[in-house]
Amino acid sequence: MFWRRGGTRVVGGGGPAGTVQAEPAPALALDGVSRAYRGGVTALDAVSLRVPAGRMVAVLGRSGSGKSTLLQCAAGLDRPTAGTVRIGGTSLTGLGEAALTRLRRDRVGFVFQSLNLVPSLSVLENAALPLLLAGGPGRTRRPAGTQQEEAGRARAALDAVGLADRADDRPDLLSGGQQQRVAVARALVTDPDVVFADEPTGALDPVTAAEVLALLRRAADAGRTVLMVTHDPVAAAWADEAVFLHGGCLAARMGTPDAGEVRRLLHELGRR
Ligand SMILES: Nc1ncnc2c1ncn2[C@@H]1O[C@H](COP(=O)(O)OP(=O)(O)OP(=O)(O)O)[C@@H](O)[C@H]1O
Repeated sequence: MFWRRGGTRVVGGGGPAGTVQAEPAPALALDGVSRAYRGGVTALDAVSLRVPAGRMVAVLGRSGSGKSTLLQCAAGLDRPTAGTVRIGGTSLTGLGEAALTRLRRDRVGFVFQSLNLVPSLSVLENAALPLLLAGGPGRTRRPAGTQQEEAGRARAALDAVGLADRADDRPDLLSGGQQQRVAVARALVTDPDVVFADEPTGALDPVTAAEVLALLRRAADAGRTVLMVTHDPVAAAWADEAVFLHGGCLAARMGTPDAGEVRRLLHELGRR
């Protein structure tokens, strides 16, 4: 069910002789992104980061280093005060609120630390929520075929996280880890380009956390881009790359992160 969007952009002259194969546009690109607040706090300071499709990147740093601000700006939930963010080649800078909402809904998935499933809806309805919201307010009478298709996609997403048999349950009957797996299914149901995860395992025990991380890893292996904020060096080791923030700046990058190395670098940054 997973597939890659985008591809190779062709630039240059018309015929084969003048055609130049460019690098594929990164699924997520931040260029000189800053976020300053009134009162003089610079939460993010000229951060540039390019993440190709199919890559999982962990964002680490001490408390207050700007991790959540980075994720919020990258996901179009907050507007940078300088710099540009592009998702799948689309710049978020010039987009109005409606277009930004559409882009978030169609091309981005979210997993947060707090599970925020809707308790009055079934597990299946929770997984289908982004599809139900896609029609906007007033979309109360959808054709039966559409409803069936949406339910089918939500079931497939639940199946992918191993919870198809819990589709009709209310979320509060599920364990914390199972609820987080529903949140992952919900994030993937629209087949997004980029999945943003903010401390997705922060409330989970190590075994359950590993189950959720394996799902995010699988999503990346299937071509999605995953940007995950975490405090946990073990969680970071599931990523292809770890990036470290310090005082709002990109302080270090580590390919194929190892939990011990990540811990050591975090310790070193903490002493600066
Ligand atoms: N709305 C705001 N107004 C003013 N300052 C803010 C605001 N939001 C965040 N900050 C400041 O920006 C800096 C970065 O905050 P941010 O939440 O991004 O850090 P973080 O690395 O995610 O921290 P944590 O690990 O504790 O969640 C902090 O100094 C914080 O106090």
